[in-house]
Amino acid sequence: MSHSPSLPDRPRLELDPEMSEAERLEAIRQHYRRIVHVNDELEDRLEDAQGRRGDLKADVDELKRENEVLKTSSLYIASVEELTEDGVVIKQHGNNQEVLTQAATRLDADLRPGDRVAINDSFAIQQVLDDETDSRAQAMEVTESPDVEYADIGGIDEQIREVREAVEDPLENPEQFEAVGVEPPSGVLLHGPPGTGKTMLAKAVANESDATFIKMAGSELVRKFIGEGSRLVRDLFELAADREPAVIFIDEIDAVASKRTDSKTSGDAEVQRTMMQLLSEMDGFDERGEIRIIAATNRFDMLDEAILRPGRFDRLIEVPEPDAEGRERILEIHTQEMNVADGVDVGAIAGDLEGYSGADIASMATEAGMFAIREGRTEVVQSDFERAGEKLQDVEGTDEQVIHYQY
Ligand SMILES: Nc1ncnc2c1ncn2[C@@H]1O[C@H](COP(=O)(O)OP(=O)(O)OP(=O)(O)O)[C@@H](O)[C@H]1O
Repeated sequence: MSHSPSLPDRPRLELDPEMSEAERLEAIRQHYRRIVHVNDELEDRLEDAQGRRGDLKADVDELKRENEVLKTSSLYIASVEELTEDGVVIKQHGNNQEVLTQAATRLDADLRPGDRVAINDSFAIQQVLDDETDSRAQAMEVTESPDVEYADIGGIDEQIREVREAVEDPLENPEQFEAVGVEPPSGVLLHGPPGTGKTMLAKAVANESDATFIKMAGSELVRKFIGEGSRLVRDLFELAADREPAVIFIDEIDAVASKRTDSKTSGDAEVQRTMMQLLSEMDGFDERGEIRIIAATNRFDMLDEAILRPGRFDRLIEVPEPDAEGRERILEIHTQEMNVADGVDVGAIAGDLEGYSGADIASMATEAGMFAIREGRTEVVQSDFERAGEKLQDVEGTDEQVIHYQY
């Protein structure tokens, strides 16, 4: 091992055979003192070196931090609009200014329209932003196994049967569809008034077919920056492919798929782009494996026909307001866990609730419980339900939005 020249020499013990016992002892003592001295000196140096190492490390850390700041502080965010032969068209966030620019060569192959990118002062693309670094993931609700079962849904047995056939069967028995030689429906569209159980139905079918439930609200798709809607759609399908078997549920699909009389405004063009992306994802759906897609709307009349073509949302299922029998079943479901007094006539209560949705009935059951609590009772009686029904009717009568209880 070679030592740095500045290090002290290793002391040597030299004993002469001619030496007397006392001389040898003295020589050894001296040697020992020299060793101790060299040792002390080396320890001092080690301490110095460690001190310097600490200082240098602090310098390095400082430089790293500065480097990070330099790398990131001057970058702006933009979205990739288009890849052309002449370069990349980007649109800056904030001022929406469009610029034709270039990307660092290493990024060339990775860029896709809709990507969020970081650009420098001269608009050159420096970085493609990570999925995790933005709000996209937050726009989706992902549940491994939603806690809704078919038995929790009342009054729409026929709709449950149809959804099972279109979603659950192809997920569970793809071979059967292959053997018979038919394609399962591409997408299922649930339409009907608010609060009738469309979301529940989508959750239940995901749960009962052991599929991941991925929900995206249509309104989320249109609220984002330019280019983000179509990117979100792509992410949605990518996520589903990672998590298959999966059920994609797009609520309020009308937000991205409405007929438009005038699509010249830029907002509309953006919504249109998002819808086109959705359609193209659905068109390439056959190869996607175990993913089913369900959408829901309260505004069926508003939908653009393009999304209803074969191969897209080609299984339409109407989820209507419940009839008397349905309302009775829904009321039974929502009072199952409640301490309801003997003799309460659920059928008669449900009979009076003409025009109530499942969500209204759920709210009413909770409200009836609140009446009992207010009066210090532990049992819910017939009149509690009647008063709750009247109260809800009053609220609806004022044309105000019905307040649904969250529980
Ligand atoms: N058919 C039903 N059976 C039992 N409960 C129901 C039914 N329909 C609605 N509910 C109750 O109302 C709540 C809201 O229902 P859900 O979200 O499924 O309605 P939706 O049709 O998706 O409404 P929206 O169109 O407003 O999104 C449910 O959590 C449930 O408590």
